[in-house]
Amino acid sequence: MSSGYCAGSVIPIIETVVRLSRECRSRPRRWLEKARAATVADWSKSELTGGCIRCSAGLLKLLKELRVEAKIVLLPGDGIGPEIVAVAEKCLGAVADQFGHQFHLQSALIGGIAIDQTGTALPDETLEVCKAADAVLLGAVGGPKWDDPTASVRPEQGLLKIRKEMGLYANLRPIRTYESLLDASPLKNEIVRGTDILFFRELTGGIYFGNSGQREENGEELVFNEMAYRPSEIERIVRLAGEAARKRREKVTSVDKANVLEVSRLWRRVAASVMKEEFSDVEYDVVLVDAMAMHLLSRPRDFDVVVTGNLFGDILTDEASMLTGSLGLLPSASIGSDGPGLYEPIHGSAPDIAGKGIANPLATLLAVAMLLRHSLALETEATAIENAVDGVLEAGHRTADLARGGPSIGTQEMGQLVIDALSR
Ligand SMILES: NC(=O)C1=CN([C@@H]2O[C@H](COP(=O)(O)OP(=O)(O)OC[C@H]3O[C@@H](n4cnc5c(N)ncnc54)[C@H](O)[C@@H]3O)[C@@H](O)[C@H]2O)C=CC1
Ligand SMILES: CC(C)CC(=O)C(=O)O
Ligand SMILES: [Mg+2]
Repeated sequence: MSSGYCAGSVIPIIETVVRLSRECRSRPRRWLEKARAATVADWSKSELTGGCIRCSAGLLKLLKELRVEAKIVLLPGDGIGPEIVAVAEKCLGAVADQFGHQFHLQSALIGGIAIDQTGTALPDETLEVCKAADAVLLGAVGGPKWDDPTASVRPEQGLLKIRKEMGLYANLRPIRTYESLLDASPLKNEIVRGTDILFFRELTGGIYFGNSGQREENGEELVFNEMAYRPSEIERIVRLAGEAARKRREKVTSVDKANVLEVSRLWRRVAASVMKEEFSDVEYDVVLVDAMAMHLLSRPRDFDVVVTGNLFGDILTDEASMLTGSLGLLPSASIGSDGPGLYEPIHGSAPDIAGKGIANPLATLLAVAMLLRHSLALETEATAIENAVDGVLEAGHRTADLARGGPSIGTQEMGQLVIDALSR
């Protein structure tokens, strides 16, 4: 880095790098990347004034070209999981080759396959390697083989546990329609065109994590699941939603069921307070979840950032997938305050098409793009994947879920087209 550059330019960079390397001691593989992002940002804010223009420009270029070394854990899981993660693995390899990065990929067990091999849906070893990684990519878990309602262990428990144990409280689910796919949606073009919503689904609280149990009452079995939230759990996700809205169209919609549920009244009170006190510049409204299910299909363009609880977010985003044309198109990022993020398509293991080689791999490839952007700060690489997906769809290639009975291609073929488009 030093040769040919004057000290005035080099010193601020070295200082930034050293400071960040100290701050990031717990995550040694990330510090250089953080240093790069911070220094580039500092520079663009003209905070580093010591360097001459030639050296500053040269060093900035150098920093942008730094190679990244990262450890990524792959959790293929069940059903179509292994098929779509195989495509993602190939794509990560292509990105590494093209941009000169080194991604150390390691696979681990989760879900039904983990139950079969170890008796538990999330082996300790899996959790350990995931916590030690820079990022995690998941396929999907579950399937009829493990669906016995009396079973004591279920694949889905593995997913809930990894989210909780890794502190991944925010699930970002972008819903964006593609001009080339408007006809794939069962809704009218004029309704879905231009939809661009970012859901923030709370991921480690609510009814999926509340107390549950059963008892006998009046001679009859009674089973319950409790939906509970603490103010702190609501505050942090609403804060993330507010911050995201500032970088988008500056609007947050909070979705609840406050006309019926006590827990939703807490949600509404806390969300309103965070928005008023910290984001008074951002437009804010609230919608009841049942009405939201309808508004999403009648006026989706009116929404920018939507923040909601675990259960409502799960259901509304599967519904919203129909705006884009297929569940097979939607990626997600699960993030916490610190540590690695977990990236996955929003769909499940699709047992009805598993093993047929026809699953749409685009949601998973777009999840790879989110991984590169959010966990590795590789914006250019993330955008390259998103542009490649756009290009392949614009060229008319369709997997069966998007083909509406017309000609279609398989999982691997679709994946390869995206990978080929990356280098163009
Ligand atoms: N994150 C996860 O691992 C999730 C797991 N599940 C589990 O998945 C299993 C199946 O659940 P379902 O209710 O059937 O939901 P699902 O999301 O697996 O499938 C719903 C429908 O969408 C289709 N589909 C889903 N992904 C697709 C893709 N990439 N390409 C083409 N078509 C696709 C399926 O073929 C099916 O017709 C269950 O065991 C469930 O618990 C469900 C949701 C999330
Ligand atoms: C535990 C999962 C199966 C819940 C779900 O459907 C999801 O996260 O999308
Ligand atoms: Mg779901």
